Amino acid sequence: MGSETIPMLPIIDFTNLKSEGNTSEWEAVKSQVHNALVEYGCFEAKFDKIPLDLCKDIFASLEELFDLPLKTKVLNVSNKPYHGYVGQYPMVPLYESMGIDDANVYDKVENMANILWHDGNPNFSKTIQSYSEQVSELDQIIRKMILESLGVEKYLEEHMNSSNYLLRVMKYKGPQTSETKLGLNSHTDKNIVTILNQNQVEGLEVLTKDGKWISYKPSPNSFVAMIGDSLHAWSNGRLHSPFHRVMMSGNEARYCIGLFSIPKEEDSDASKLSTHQSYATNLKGASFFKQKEDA
Ligand SMILES: O=C(O)CCC(=O)C(=O)O
Ligand SMILES: [Fe+2]
Repeated sequence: MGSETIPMLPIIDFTNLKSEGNTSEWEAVKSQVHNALVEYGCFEAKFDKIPLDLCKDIFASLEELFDLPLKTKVLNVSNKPYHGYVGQYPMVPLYESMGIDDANVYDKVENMANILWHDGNPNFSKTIQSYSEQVSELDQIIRKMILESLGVEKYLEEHMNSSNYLLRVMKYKGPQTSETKLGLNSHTDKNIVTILNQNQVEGLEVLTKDGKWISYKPSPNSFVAMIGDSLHAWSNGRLHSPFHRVMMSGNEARYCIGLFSIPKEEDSDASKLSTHQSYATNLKGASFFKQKEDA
């Protein structure tokens, strides 16, 4: 009788990366990134550049935001589907989320805070903006490594200048049962790269190419970096864009924060649909986008 190995996401350590380009450390990490993205489309990044206080503050800010009354949260509207408030869907009753466009720019976050709180909320705005700015550094390191490993680094500047950041914050209520309940449908992301960070409550699962669900175990200084369909297409399919979902059990709420790099073309239909079209369709229940069998 053989013991079955539990599949895990590759873990890549960015904590010792002091300089960019041409060092043996950079090259070693770059090759791990490339291999992980070809095989899994996703990896766990160890990244310790976010100060501990900011890590605590960000989850306190998320709680403060989701504790607002529903009639206030729905004021966060956007002309792009799923960039505003999303929630109260019968298919995923545990889930709600809020989008903040250009969250690395203070004024943009402040505009949103002014809508949700009478006198604004400078603490909230500062926390969201500085978190987004610091995590965008990890996104930029990863995207530089990707372009270098595909041999197209000459397009790096153009590539970076043609993307924006959307921050989405998410809350999944605990289902108050030991039975596992769906938190978020299986989907692929539509954007370029997604960087997720979460509290201690597990739930994220990523599908491997051979059809096994990997459960992600969160730990301090850990982020999940994931390829979206835009980069999958841009790399001519070399980089995998994995299906993933959230499964919840127990009493505790799961808070998660995702920084999504998205293509810039502001007015094109593609950009309007770019980020969350797949589970948008799922949430509406109209059709199940490339649904995977639940394992
Ligand atoms: O909550 C998570 O960990 C995943 C969220 C997600 O997949 C998304 O927002 O696209
Ligand atoms: Fe996703």
